[in-house]
Amino acid sequence: MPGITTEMRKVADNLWTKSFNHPFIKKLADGSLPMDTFRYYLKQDNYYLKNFGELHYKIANQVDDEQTKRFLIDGAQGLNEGENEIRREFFSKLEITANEMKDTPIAPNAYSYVSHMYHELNEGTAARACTALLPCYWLYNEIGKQLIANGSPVDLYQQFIETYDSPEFTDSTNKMIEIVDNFGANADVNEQQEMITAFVRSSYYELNFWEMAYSNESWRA
Ligand SMILES: Cc1ncc(CN)c(N)n1
Repeated sequence: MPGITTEMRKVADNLWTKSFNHPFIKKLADGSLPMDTFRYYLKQDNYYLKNFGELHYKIANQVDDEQTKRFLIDGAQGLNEGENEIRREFFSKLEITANEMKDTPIAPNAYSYVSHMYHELNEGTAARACTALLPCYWLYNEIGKQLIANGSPVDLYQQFIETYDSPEFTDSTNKMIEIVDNFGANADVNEQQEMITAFVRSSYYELNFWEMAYSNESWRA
């Protein structure tokens, strides 16, 4: 019997298709994405990834299953050695300094996405919080797999694509899908619905993360 993630993926399909076709992704692939737009994305994503890593530890503290706990802790450490390491390289190449970071306000969508993930943990459950993290793995893995066929003519963008198509990232994605399926199998109908909602909301914020960078979103009206 298919797990709850099959249903989640189906319910969020429209949002995912819009992510696949977002101009940020299309232009990343053909190399025409302005580097300033990518820079903006990286700075906001730094805030996102920092909280995403911390959430792994916080959720790990709330789960009993030893394997899930281990995956979440290893995932946070792997994030630091993998994705974050590549980001440090990007920061250095694009001369994004600590001062520039300090002076960069967190944009509305990045703020809302992170707040949503904390909400799912603090006001919800470990199952809902894990589900809120899942699109971060799964959507990027699907994008990486789609884009790797043709790659990007811009080195930095190509490196970005390769990160999310890597065997390590694919393994982590599959493991996270398994974890959420296990949570779903042990949840009652109400909790299952809350999990699906958490997944759809994260998928919405993922789509709007591209838009946020593409439109240079700010708090100004
Ligand atoms: C917003 C966001 N979502 C997902 C990922 C992939 N870990 C990311 N770096 N940033």
